[in-house]
Parts: sequence; structure tokens; C-alpha cells
Amino acid sequence: MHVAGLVKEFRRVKRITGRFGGLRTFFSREYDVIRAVDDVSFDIDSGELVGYLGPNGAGKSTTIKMLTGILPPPTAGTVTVAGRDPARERKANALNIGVVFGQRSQLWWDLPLRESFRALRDLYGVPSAEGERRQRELVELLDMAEFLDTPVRQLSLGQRMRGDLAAAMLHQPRLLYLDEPTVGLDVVAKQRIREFIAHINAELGTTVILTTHDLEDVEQLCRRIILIDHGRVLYDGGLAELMARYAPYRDLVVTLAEPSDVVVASADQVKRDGPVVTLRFRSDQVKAPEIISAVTAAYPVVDLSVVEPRLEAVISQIYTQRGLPEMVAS
Ligand SMILES: Nc1ncnc2c1ncn2[C@@H]1O[C@H](COP(=O)(O)OP(=O)(O)OP(=O)(O)O)[C@@H](O)[C@H]1O
Repeated sequence: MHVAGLVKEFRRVKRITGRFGGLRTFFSREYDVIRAVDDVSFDIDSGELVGYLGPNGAGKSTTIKMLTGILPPPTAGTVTVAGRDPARERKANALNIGVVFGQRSQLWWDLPLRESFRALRDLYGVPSAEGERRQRELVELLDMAEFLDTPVRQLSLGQRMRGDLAAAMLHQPRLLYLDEPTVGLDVVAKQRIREFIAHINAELGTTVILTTHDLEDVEQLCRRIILIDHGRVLYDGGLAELMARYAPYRDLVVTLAEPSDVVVASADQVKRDGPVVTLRFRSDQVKAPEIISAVTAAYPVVDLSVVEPRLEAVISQIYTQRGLPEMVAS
């Protein structure tokens, strides 16, 4: 997939307030232009699993919609998916891709899942024996046998999401777009969905583009992330590299036999709460055992643990200051 200089602008009628505002807005010819995607470029190779992340309103869904061809051609720039322009070759592109929008089901509300699956297999022209085999596999992987004959409207959110994922995979697309596939799910249901995503990526080689606000999804699944804000790419690279660059430290949390400050070389005390002291050290310059030895040699230690920086801390700082920080403070 190749995306170059992608721009999408929306025109929105300017709202007029005051007397007869609603009516005047209705007849108005004045527009505001919203640049939802602003010069985005990236390449994604076959078999990658990439997190496409950003705060609310960053332009993620708009990008995904252009990649799937749901939206008309972009304001500027190009998108090529498997050699095709998705907006102009929508049908051919559809055979190559699967899409799941977590907030909105693609299934037929009144039909049982089994019927929805059959209709989709027909729609995509999947030969019936092959379709049956894939369906059986998906039903097993997502543990759906119990509710296969239940109308979609009666399914729980977790069941419905599993149904949507299976529906998107029945024609075995090379590329799967997932827009918040775990939104609103409990921890067990989220875990099941994550395992499924990891499975299809590893076993079928499906390329996955994942949009989510759940950073545990990202930590567990993505090696690479593309981070956007205000329609622009802030970061495109490895998750490990992001952490190493912006949070190259570890915390050693020590509980002492009695309250005291701790002074050791190569680590700074960043917090003290009674006998519990937090020491921070650069993990690229000094190893945890060295700090632990120094502390235990000089202080009566009751308990200790090493705490890794959280992706959440890095991402929330990037969102708050709307750009990449020098280094994340905490
Ligand atoms: N059809 C549309 N008409 C006008 N403006 C739109 C339209 N779709 C999106 N926008 C605007 O474009 C911007 C980006 O929206 P988009 O839905 O792509 O963000 P997002 O990153 O997916 O956000 P979220 O995480 O909240 O889903 C927002 O300011 C939004 O209001």
C-alpha cells in the first residue's frame, strides 16, 4: 500500500446564529473548510500489522475511509492499494480488503449470523465448499457456534464484534482495516479479539491496519505505529523505538524498613511516600541490577520492583503537547 501526499477537505456550511439562524444556515452558501487529512504519506508492506493512532478528530477514520474507497477521491494526493486506486476501482478493491468499524456493524440486523455469512459468501463469489470450510474455521477460532443462529440484533456487543470480524474475513482479504475493534468490550472479550487479529496476521499473512484508542491493543499487537494529529503524521516507526527514544528510563520502586531518602549514583529519587521511594535511571546507560545492588548495600530494603514506562504516558504527552516531546517526564 502506498499513500502519498494525501489530503482530504470537508466543506461544512457555516452556522449562522441569532434570529432565524437555523433557517439562514439552511439557505447559506458560506462554508468552512475542514482539512481532516493534511499531507499524509506512508507505505505499508504486505503482512505488516500497523497501528494507526491519534486523538479524537485526528483524521484516522477519514484516512481509513479513503483507503477502503468508501469516500470519493481525495482532495489531493494518491492512494494505491495492491496497485489499485480504491476510490476509482471500488469493486475490485473490495475483493482484496476486509473492513470492521467497531462502532457500526456491517451485518444484517434481522438475520442470524449464519444467514449473513451465507449472503456475504455469495456476494464475494466464494465457492461453497471453500466458504463452508472458512466459515467453520472462523466459527471455531472466534468461538461462535453458540450464537450462530441468533439474529444479530439480539447479540451482545462482544458477540456482534466477533461476527463482524468473521464476516470481514470470509472472502480471505489480503488486507484488513480495523477501526476500534475492541471498543466497549470487557477484558476477556478484548483479549479474544486481539488473539484473533494476531492469528490472522501470523498464520494467514493478512496485512492489518488497526485504529484504536486502547493502548493495550497496540502494546500487544503492533510493532509499528503511525501517529497522526490534526491530519498530519507525527511519528511513523517502531513501537520499541518510540519508547526507547522518548522514555529511555526505568523506575525502581523501593520499600525501606524505615522512611528515608535514597542517594545512589546513576539514579535520581523522583518520589518519596513514607518508606516507599521511587528512583529513576536511564535504562540505556545503566542496568537495573547495578542500581539494585547499590541500594540494597546502603539501605535496609524490604521490597522492590522495577517499573517500565507505559506507552500511555508517552502517547498522552504527545497528544497533550500536540507534538513529539524531547523526552517524556513521567
Ligand atoms: N463527513 C464529514 N463532513 C465534515 N467533516 C468531517 C466529516 N468526517 C469527518 N469530519 C471532520 O474531520 C476531522 C477528522 O475526523 P475523523 O473522523 O477522521 O477523526 P478520527 O481520528 O477518526 O477521530 P475519532 O478518534 O474521534 O474517531 C474532524 O474534525 C471531523 O469533524
